[in-house]
Amino acid sequence: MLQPRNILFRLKWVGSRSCSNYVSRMRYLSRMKQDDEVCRTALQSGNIFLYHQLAPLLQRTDIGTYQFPAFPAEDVKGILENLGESNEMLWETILINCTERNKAQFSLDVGSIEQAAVEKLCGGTFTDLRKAFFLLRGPEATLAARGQALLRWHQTNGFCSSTGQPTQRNQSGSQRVCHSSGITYYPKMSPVVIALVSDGKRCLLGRQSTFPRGMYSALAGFCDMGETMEETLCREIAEEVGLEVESIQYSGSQHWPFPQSSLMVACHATVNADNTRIRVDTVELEDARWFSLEEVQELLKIKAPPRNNKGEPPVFWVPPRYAIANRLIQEWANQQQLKS
Ligand SMILES: NC(=O)C1=CN([C@@H]2O[C@H](COP(=O)(O)OP(=O)(O)OC[C@H]3O[C@@H](n4cnc5c(N)ncnc54)[C@H](OP(=O)(O)O)[C@@H]3O)[C@@H](O)[C@H]2O)C=CC1
Ligand SMILES: [Mg+2]
Repeated sequence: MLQPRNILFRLKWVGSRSCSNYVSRMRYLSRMKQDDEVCRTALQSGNIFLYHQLAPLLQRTDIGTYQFPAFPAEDVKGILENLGESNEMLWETILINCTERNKAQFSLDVGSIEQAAVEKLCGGTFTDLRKAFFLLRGPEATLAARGQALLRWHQTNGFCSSTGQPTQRNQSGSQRVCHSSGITYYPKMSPVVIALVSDGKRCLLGRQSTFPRGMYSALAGFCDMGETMEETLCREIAEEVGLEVESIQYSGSQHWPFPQSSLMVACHATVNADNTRIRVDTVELEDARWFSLEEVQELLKIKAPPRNNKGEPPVFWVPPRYAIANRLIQEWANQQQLKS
């Protein structure tokens, strides 16, 4: 297999660092992770995002938009008391971030309490995260995903895989320890590479049989143990569509909470224009095809999943804006337009 000739890393976005207290904020977060007492103190005046069986609580605003509300810890205490629950539940919160004013932010799953009762008291609705991604603006969606991912990790890592004994979390929830074996477990995510393949004029999109009807996306795959990101990309493209990648350009990355936590590393990849015959691995993909700039521009106009009635030919569409696949496709279209 050809090795990529041109691996260009273009760092376009390195997090929101507009605020001058970025360093102090990061150090405060780090202290809260390391020191249970610091975290407990922060919790008293912190803000809490609520979840019910991993579904975040959303509120509809007066103008019909949606928000992911943070409740002061004191208010959550009041809500728990009102519902006859113990305040002890507050210690189950997981640290997820802190605001620019150094207010700690936590997530809490109240899944053991009746859902409707909490919704009534909080004036909101627990909403499936996929749907929430459509309803929230970017930063709120990211926070909702991070909170859910951490809660899920704690809910599924209660026991040591070596001894079978229960693991104990620290106050922030940044780790769990098995005191019997001494093993420390950290929240885990799987690295995934997602690539938009181009032959210089067209881009390649594929679909798995499990995708919603008509949806095509960039190709993605999990990294195998010991692989570099570039090796994963070349292997996945070879496996799924039988093409050899010649060059790779880094675009960006995204935490992806579905179905478990992944770190999506997004790249543009180029194949030789003289060797573009697609041979789809039908175990992995239902279909893959080349799309012209004009076709891609039409796909990008569709902002929400279209009505795709069975029996009628499907309307093609691409993942929505919150997915990094959309950004890759948008970037490719912009670049092609500049070229033409
Ligand atoms: N944010 C975005 O824009 C997009 C995100 N994605 C995400 O990318 C991820 C990877 O894409 P996909 O094409 O499915 O990946 P792959 O092409 O690697 O195929 C998935 C298969 O890989 C195997 N596998 C290997 N390692 C893992 C692991 N750590 N976790 C789960 N399965 C693993 C499983 O096979 P087996 O079950 O046989 O063991 C699984 O069914 C998916 O989670 C998908 O949701 C995809 C497209 C767009
Ligand atoms: Mg794949």
